[in-house]
Amino acid sequence: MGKTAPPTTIPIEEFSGRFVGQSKRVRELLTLVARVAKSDSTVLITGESGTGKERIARILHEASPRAHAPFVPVNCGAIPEGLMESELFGHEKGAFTGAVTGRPGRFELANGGTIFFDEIGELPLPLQVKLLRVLQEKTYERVGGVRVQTANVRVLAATHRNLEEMSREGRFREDLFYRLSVIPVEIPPLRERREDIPLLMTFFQRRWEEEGRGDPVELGMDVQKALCDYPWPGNVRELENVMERLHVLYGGETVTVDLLPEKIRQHLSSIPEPLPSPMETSSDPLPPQSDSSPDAELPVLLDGASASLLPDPARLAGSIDAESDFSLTAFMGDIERTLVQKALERAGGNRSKAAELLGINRTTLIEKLKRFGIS
Ligand SMILES: Nc1ncnc2c1ncn2[C@@H]1O[C@H](COP(=O)(O)OP(=O)(O)OP(=O)(O)O)[C@@H](O)[C@H]1O
Repeated sequence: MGKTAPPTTIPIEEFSGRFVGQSKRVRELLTLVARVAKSDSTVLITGESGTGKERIARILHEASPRAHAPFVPVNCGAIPEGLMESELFGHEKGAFTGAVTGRPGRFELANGGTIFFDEIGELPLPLQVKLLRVLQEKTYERVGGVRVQTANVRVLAATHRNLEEMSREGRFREDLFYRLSVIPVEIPPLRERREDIPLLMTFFQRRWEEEGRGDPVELGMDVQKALCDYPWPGNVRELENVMERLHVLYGGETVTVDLLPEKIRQHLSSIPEPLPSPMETSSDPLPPQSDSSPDAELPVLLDGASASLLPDPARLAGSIDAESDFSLTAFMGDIERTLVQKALERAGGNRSKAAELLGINRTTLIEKLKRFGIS
């Protein structure tokens, strides 16, 4: 009696171990993925570069009834246009100069499984027509061949581009776009799910250790905060690379802020410390100069003879126009730096006096000077 092979699909509970994240957005994403995995529908995965589109595609395959068969990725941006057709559909012997033997294409290799078109927005228009035909008719021919082959594959696609906009501009076929996006799955950028950053950091630390690559790094609170505050334009891939770099350089040690990559330190120095609320500043004289007081960290608006140090808010607002960079963080950082510089000038380079003018203690001022690179 022939036994059927047990399904090798991954149980739904394991999804969170494969796609790290506990934020609401990730939980919603994984719930959708769990539902979609069971179907045979075409899925279009969208998201910025490095958000985990390919990872989600693999999970979709591994949790599907096709998990026992191959998962075949096709990077549409990496295959030269002239070779694409034979890469996808294969070719017969003698189909073109150099085709000394016949060769199966990726559709054939994926038979029974899943084919994943990464960067589908890069697929040349003539190939888009051919892919549409496969999706509609489930058939294709090898290049130079006459025999019609049946495509028994599930199609997944991913892109960081806006395909709808591309189809409006005539750069992507609208009919293919609709055919691909039967089920759209969007992966949010890391900066919109910051709660996942600490989990990912721990995940990469554990993985380093589990792979026997050495002792993991320890991350101090200030380093963890800096990594959580950073906007991660390269998303999880960038975080993964930073963690690898820290492990290679400082495995087993405690990483301090000064050891973080330049980009992250630069971002950190552009974050202004919180300003006091008007209630705190309206009538109070200079704050106590004690390091232990949290208020000692806050710049205090100056009164009387020192008031001219402060930029006039109306004048500042007037200098902002439609072309301006509206980043509040960068703007506040600029103001803080200017104030510090002016205070130092006013105090004739005397740091204690400048600190007093700014209403912060001397140690805080010295930290700020270092951060802003003011000598
Ligand atoms: N949630 C996650 N948990 C664990 N690792 C992740 C997660 N998301 C992404 N990664 C890892 O980050 C890296 C980038 O992910 P992936 O290649 O899937 O991104 P992508 O969106 O397909 O990128 P691109 O658009 O540049 O092709 C991979 O090494 C992947 O394993």
